Amino acid sequence: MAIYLSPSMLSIDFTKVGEQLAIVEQAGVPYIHLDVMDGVFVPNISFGIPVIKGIRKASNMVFDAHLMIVDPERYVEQFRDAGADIINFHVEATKDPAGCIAKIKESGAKVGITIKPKTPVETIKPYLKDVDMALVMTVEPGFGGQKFMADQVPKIAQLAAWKKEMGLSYDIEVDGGITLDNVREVLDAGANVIVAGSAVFGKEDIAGAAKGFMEIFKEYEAK
Ligand SMILES: O=C(CO)[C@@H](O)[C@H](O)COP(=O)(O)O
Repeated sequence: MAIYLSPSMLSIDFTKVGEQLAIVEQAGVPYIHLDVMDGVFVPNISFGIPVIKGIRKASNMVFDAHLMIVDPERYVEQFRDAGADIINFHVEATKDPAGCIAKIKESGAKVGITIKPKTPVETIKPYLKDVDMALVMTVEPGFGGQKFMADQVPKIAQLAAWKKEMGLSYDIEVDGGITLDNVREVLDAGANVIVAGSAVFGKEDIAGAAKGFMEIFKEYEAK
């Protein structure tokens, strides 16, 4: 199974966005994770549609948008038009997850459904047949650089088991506190899209850090 690195732009140096995006893209990183925060769903505000539209011109990476906003269905078309290839929404953020999935599909983007640490994984089971990705948060969403919550790993294993049982093919993405030291734990459980913010953009050698993850992925892909 192919495994993808999705560095989180939350940890990028915003005085050097174009430069640092080019560094990861040239290192062969396939995705960029775009953490959109509204100050309501999470206690932080990051960036939104105009920033994504701007960087779209500077990058051919897959834009993996993670909407940490309430009622995400309101903005699906704008994020798609800005250049999002994957739109992840939080199941906790909408009264109508099925409607939100339909809207994202209609926009032509891939659909991701996301759960916070306190949300049981069973909450998203009814929607798995309709999504391209399930995203497990391994920190409370809102900030980069937090400590990995190892107690969330069984959710990844459960999603991997359901995927097999139901004959589905959704990606399993993991986000929060991932480092070179703990990434094997989530890969062993069945994750195949790995978000890393401070462990990539927070490092002096950004390309080297990204390559460090991708070397580990190669081991798993060869298994
Ligand atoms: O969505 C979030 C935080 O809400 C994440 O994408 C983090 O920004 C990842 O950063 P690290 O934990 O890897 O530093």
